[in-house]
Amino acid sequence: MDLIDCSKDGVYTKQSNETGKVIIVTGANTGIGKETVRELARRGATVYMACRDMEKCEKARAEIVEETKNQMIFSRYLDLSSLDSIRKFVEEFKAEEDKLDILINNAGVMRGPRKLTKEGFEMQIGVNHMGHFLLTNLLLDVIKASAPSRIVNVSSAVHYVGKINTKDLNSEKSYSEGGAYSQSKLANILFTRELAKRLEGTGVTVNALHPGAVKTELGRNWTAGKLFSPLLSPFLKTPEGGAQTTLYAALDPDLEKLSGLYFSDCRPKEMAAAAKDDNMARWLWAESEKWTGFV
Ligand SMILES: NC(=O)C1=CN([C@@H]2O[C@H](COP(=O)(O)OP(=O)(O)OC[C@H]3O[C@@H](n4cnc5c(N)ncnc54)[C@H](OP(=O)(O)O)[C@@H]3O)[C@@H](O)[C@H]2O)C=CC1
Ligand SMILES: CC1=C(/C=C/C(C)=C/C=C/C(C)=C/C=O)C(C)(C)CCC1
Repeated sequence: MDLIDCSKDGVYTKQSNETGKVIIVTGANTGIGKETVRELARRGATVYMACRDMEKCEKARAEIVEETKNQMIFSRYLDLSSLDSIRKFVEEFKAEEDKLDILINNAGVMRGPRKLTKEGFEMQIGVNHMGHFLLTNLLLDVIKASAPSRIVNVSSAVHYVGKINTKDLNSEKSYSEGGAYSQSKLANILFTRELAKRLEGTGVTVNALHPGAVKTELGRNWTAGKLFSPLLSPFLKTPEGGAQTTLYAALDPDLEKLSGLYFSDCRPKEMAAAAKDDNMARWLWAESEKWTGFV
């Protein structure tokens, strides 16, 4: 395996032509998602940008098409805080395409006062985990039919401090904005590992990653983050730098058969012990089926 280091300003350097590949990126209108789409567009892929704000999505799409001259970039409505919206997105996608080579579950929300999704899920576990759980499962038939294919889950290093609160997954008894975020990012990896097991032998891989600490809009609801942002800023990656580990997970030929792993700075990295808890992964899967109605 050729080792790439994309810490600091390093980039995923392996060149490739992705013409003909169909890729979905969630949360594609800004930040890491937008830069991921930009590079995939440069490499010729057909990319569906899944966004909840169509004005921002269309603006980002137009900019990327203008820059890359790739016309196969599409903006589509997806609100991960609504199960109906997820089902509708998948229905419409399947009417347009009969294959999906790469699904990139990138969208995310961080911190802020407790808010609820349409179905009453706490927003961070709801969007970051439950929404992507349903989206992925609804798309699995086309992903399997497109094997070799990949699923990439954008998690975070905060999963190292994350705990799954089995007694109060929805933060109803007590809510901590940081705790709910790190719980959702640990959930991303538990989901990755359980799904990897279920996909053994199908030719579909699923991996999770930490993009680095990146200067994006993610901190918009984070009061302390905003306060200290001038101090933090020099240590943060650019959104382009933040997209590199996602590109590595999505494209690197060396990863063709590797599944259930966690990456950081374009390399495999040891995940937290809590992320390797198989019983918890099964519990979370069963709970997610109940919450989303997907069995
Ligand atoms: N930035 C960082 O330092 C780190 C980021 N991450 C992870 O990286 C991923 C990308 O975040 P980043 O680019 O930094 O953050 P941004 O806030 O810049 O982008 C997040 C994207 O998710 C979208 N989104 C939020 N809620 C929903 C929803 N209900 N339905 C559909 N899309 C939604 C946003 O849309 P809109 O613009 O409309 O709000 C936006 O496009 C996240 O999963 C995050 O947890 C992990 C570790 C560190
Ligand atoms: C620089 C900067 C910000 C900081 C964002 C940061 C520091 C985000 C870090 C997120 C992490 C580490 C997430 C982990 O999962 C703000 C607040 C948006 C305001 C504008 C400038």
